[in-house]
Amino acid sequence: MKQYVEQVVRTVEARDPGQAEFLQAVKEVLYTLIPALEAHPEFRDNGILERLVEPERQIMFRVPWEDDQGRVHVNRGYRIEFNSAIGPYKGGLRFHPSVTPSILRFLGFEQVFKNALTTLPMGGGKGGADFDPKGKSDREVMRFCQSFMTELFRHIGPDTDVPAGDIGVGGREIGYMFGQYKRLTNEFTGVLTGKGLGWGGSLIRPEATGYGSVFFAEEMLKTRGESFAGKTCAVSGSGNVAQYTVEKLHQLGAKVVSLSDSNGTVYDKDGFDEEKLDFVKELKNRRRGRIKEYADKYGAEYHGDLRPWDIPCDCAFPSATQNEITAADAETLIKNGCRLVCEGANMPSTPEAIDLFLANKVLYAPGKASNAGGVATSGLEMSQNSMRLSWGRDEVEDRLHQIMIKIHQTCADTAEEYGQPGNYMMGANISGFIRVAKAMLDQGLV
Ligand SMILES: NC(=O)C1=CN([C@@H]2O[C@H](COP(=O)(O)OP(=O)(O)OC[C@H]3O[C@@H](n4cnc5c(N)ncnc54)[C@H](OP(=O)(O)O)[C@@H]3O)[C@@H](O)[C@H]2O)C=CC1
Ligand SMILES: O=C(O)CCC(=O)C(=O)O
Repeated sequence: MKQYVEQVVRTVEARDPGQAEFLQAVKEVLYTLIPALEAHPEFRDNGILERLVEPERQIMFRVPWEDDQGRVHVNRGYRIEFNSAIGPYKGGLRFHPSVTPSILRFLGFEQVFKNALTTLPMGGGKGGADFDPKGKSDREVMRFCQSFMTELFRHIGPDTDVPAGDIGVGGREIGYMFGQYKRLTNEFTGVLTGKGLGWGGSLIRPEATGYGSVFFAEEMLKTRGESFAGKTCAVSGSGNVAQYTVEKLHQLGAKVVSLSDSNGTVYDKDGFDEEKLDFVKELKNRRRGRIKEYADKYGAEYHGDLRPWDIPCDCAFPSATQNEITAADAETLIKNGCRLVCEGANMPSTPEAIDLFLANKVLYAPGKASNAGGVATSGLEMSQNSMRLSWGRDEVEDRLHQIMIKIHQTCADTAEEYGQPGNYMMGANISGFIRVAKAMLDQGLV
């Protein structure tokens, strides 16, 4: 079976040369599936892997827009509709200058398994543009979003493909895109998630990825008879996922000592409390400033060259971007006594870092399991939109919590069943894969 997997990996390498992130994600998943493929030879016989690594559809388009000075700019927009075996394509949109087909294909590929783990009926997709919202006025962002949606609208729909936010796409951008979709189609539908609460959004969706990640980590700690009370945690990023990771960790009695952005890291030895976190939310979500301002206001340390992983911690929550924990970072974390790494971001640990975590018995949660709370709550937003009603805050948070407990249990049980207890990466990959593969088999050669 290893040879079969190697052959599929070689096909991807040959077909998509230079797509390093996509290849990294494919290898990480495929090699852990070998025991499941041995138990289910029908998957190989029906070319499931060959079909899984090829997106069902990829859309690439021009996004022209005008800045406040009347100058014309052209960005490139994408939507990768990866797999619809278990539901409409579902996954976020990323606006960041680093966006390439490789990045979006790795994200779309991961999303397929993540969405399967939620047990909700959602296929996987991802999209975005190489547009940089930083430093742009609200009007410029609005014109960009309207232009982006002017092409994207014909490819999406509440039963076809339901995008949401990701890096650089939050409530503001979803609002502008939703407005343009409505204008073009004359329909008010749940075509996007992460909508504003006053117009179809779900309570707890903004909090969901961060809260969900902490709920997953809490379950991992319980397997060792531990809780967050008194634990020191390092968090990277300072956007949506990071903010609500800090909020839930603080509620559960942990001390969070770091946040970061692409310019540097803040180290607050006293920890972030509610008031400090409110400042971060205002700074990042409204004023769209740099995290350094936090250090200036609260007298915390700020270092352009320090990484959150250099700070001694019990638990680490990478919540910024892919490949932000290298092998050297993993070594530092382990040396400093870190016993849990829970990925809020997608693929933040390099393969070498993951190997080190597993070899050193660090509790390691792969993003596709631990950050699935965001898309799961998007699924709950879709349900509420279909039913034309809104659930209360406690109801949505409780559903999210239950989903995360279940994902944890599924990953743990599957890892044990396939002979590697405690290997959540293997458990997540196999259980997500089996759900998708079975649906693909049922639906014939499509
Ligand atoms: N939002 C969601 O619901 C979900 C998000 N995720 C994943 O979580 C991660 C964070 O997303 P989210 O919080 O929504 O995004 P945001 O745009 O809200 O925040 C991203 C944060 O990460 C930092 N960052 C981004 N790119 C880099 C980089 N190349 N190097 C260093 N720092 C960087 C940003 O800093 P700066 O401002 O300087 O760019 C910012 O602090 C991503 O990996 C995303 O795919 C996963 C599941 C769901
Ligand atoms: O809420 C969603 O649809 C997608 C969230 C997302 O982009 C992710 O899980 O990486």
